[in-house]
Amino acid sequence: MTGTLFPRDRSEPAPGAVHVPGWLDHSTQRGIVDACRQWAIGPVPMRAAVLPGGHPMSVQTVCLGWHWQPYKYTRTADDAGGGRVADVPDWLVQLGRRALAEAYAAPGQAGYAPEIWKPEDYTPDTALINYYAHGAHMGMHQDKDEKSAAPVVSLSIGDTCIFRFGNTSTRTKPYTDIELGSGDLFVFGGPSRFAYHGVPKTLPGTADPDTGLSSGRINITLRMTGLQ
Ligand SMILES: O=C(O)CCC(=O)C(=O)O
Ligand SMILES: [Fe+2]
Repeated sequence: MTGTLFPRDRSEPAPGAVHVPGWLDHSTQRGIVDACRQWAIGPVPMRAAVLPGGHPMSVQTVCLGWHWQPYKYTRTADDAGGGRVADVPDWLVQLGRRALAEAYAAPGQAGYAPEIWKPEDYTPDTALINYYAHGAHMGMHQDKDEKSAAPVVSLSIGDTCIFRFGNTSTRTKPYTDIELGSGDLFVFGGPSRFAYHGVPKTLPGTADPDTGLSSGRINITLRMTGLQ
């Protein structure tokens, strides 16, 4: 298992981008995994979104609040049965606020930048829940279907992955490869909000079953869409 022998350090790979290893305790991770299992069933089922070229993504996704498909948000899941996705629960909004406080408002810690976004002004109205089975990955992209520049809060559970975090102008170098493990928090906002990022691979077999997920990886991103 990676990252268990030595504590991993908090870091700021780019201005406004903060990695906080091991932020979620096991009990919180188990609660999130349970919730994800329910959301994956419905009201809109988890599915692999289809890219404009016709290929399904290797990652499976279910959304809360707004339904996302490449590359737009809609109220109804027109590519997945036409239903309306579940709301973002209040406990997840509160977790998002705590995540921002942790990332940007911890004096003396990497990432300290309280001017980027006030936690109390952070009300994510959508969450994308991605499941990476062995072999799934995500190409370099920007999260730019939102009309708001509010930070993206990312939570990871299960297998460790290599998360590639780059720059705002090109999907190529310079970028930093970071291991995101179970319970890790990653926030990108301010000057890094529209940076390219992706997941070249996950590391099968690295999940700790005590978190409720014995194989694969869950990633949840909380976002403010700025849509009405
Ligand atoms: O899985 C991750 O860590 C990143 C997911 C992501 O970039 C996205 O859903 O837009
Ligand atoms: Fe993304």
